[in-house]
Amino acid sequence: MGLGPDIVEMLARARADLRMGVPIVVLAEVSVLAVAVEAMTPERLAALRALGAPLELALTGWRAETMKARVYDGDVARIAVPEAAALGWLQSLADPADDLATPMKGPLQSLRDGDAAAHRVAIQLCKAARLLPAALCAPVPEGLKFAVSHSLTAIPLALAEPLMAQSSLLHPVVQARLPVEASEAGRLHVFRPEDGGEEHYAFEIGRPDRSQPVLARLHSACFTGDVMGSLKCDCGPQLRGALAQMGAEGAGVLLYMNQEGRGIGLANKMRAYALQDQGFDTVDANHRLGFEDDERDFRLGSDILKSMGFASVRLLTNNPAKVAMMEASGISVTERVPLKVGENRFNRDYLATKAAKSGHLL
Ligand SMILES: Nc1nc2c(ncn2[C@@H]2O[C@H](COP(=O)(O)OP(=O)(O)OP(=O)(O)O)[C@@H](O)[C@H]2O)c(=O)[nH]1
Ligand SMILES: [Zn+2]
Repeated sequence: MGLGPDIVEMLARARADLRMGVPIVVLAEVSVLAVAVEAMTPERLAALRALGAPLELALTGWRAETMKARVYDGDVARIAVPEAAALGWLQSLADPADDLATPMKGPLQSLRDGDAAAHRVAIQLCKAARLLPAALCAPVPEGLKFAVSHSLTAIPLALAEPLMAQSSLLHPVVQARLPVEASEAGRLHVFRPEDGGEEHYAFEIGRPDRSQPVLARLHSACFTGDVMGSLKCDCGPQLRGALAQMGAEGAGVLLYMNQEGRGIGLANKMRAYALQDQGFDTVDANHRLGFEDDERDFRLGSDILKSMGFASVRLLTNNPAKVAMMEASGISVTERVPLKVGENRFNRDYLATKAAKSGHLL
């Protein structure tokens, strides 16, 4: 590796840029300048306009369908941005907060010609930056020259595309003894991804025999449930229930994955909660925001288990997708151990929706 950043490091920079509202350039046959709508300022919009190129708003298929716009590029739509459009118009297309109050944002003209691959990468990077998946884009001739002259991060499309579908490699950083209420024989292991993303944790209880299936839980971060004691989900009781069972058996491993809000981040999860207060269920709220119903990468969990020396698990979950993904990524699931705790009048509909729409077992 040379002194400069490689493509994985460039992608980490691009995510940071997007969060700051700084444009990036995706280098392709027609290179595309992209800026996250959520982080864009009026000054940046004015600077983009001054380029004189036609502006396009890249949205996911889910969000575009919600807005009744045509989707010509599979999972991505490119909406023509009228010359007089203000930042508020772009924001209202990106963010569904006021959809019900102002349902008519169109007519929206979806673009059909040309390639949407660069726009797709821009949207994926917005998601990875935990922003709303919406990018304002403009074609730029001589993309690399343009990027260099404006000190912008330039991402070659052909190098970025294959990485978007891969999980990052994780490396163990440190582990230390951590006695907890559920067990005095706890150890916390910290894992750091190579791509500059979130760290994930493994909490090991006792000294589980690596040659036997270990009692395991693949838990996704839920600040509201795990920390605040939210009654809107079952995460807190599941977390404590799993630890208690491992403590009682004297062995187990709880993977704590920092994939808040099924991988959309806390800010977007709160947007989803605001939509749920308007009457949408947990799945429809994700779609209306432009996300898949579940954006998590469960492979990271099996990678951690493998690196700790585990090959098979008794998995504490009600989610068959977790079982399937473990198996597909090389960890054998000898038993699914149900984890049904914490139902209350606030989360009853949420749990019923997960059973009806996401395949969770009741
Ligand atoms: N987007 C979104 N995420 C939510 C909502 N409610 C809870 N979550 C997140 O959903 C995830 C739940 O994670 P888990 O409990 O590990 O997974 P699960 O798919 O429910 O499966 P099991 O609990 O193993 O049965 C956490 O990341 C929560 O932050 C919601 O309404 N919208
Ligand atoms: Zn939760």
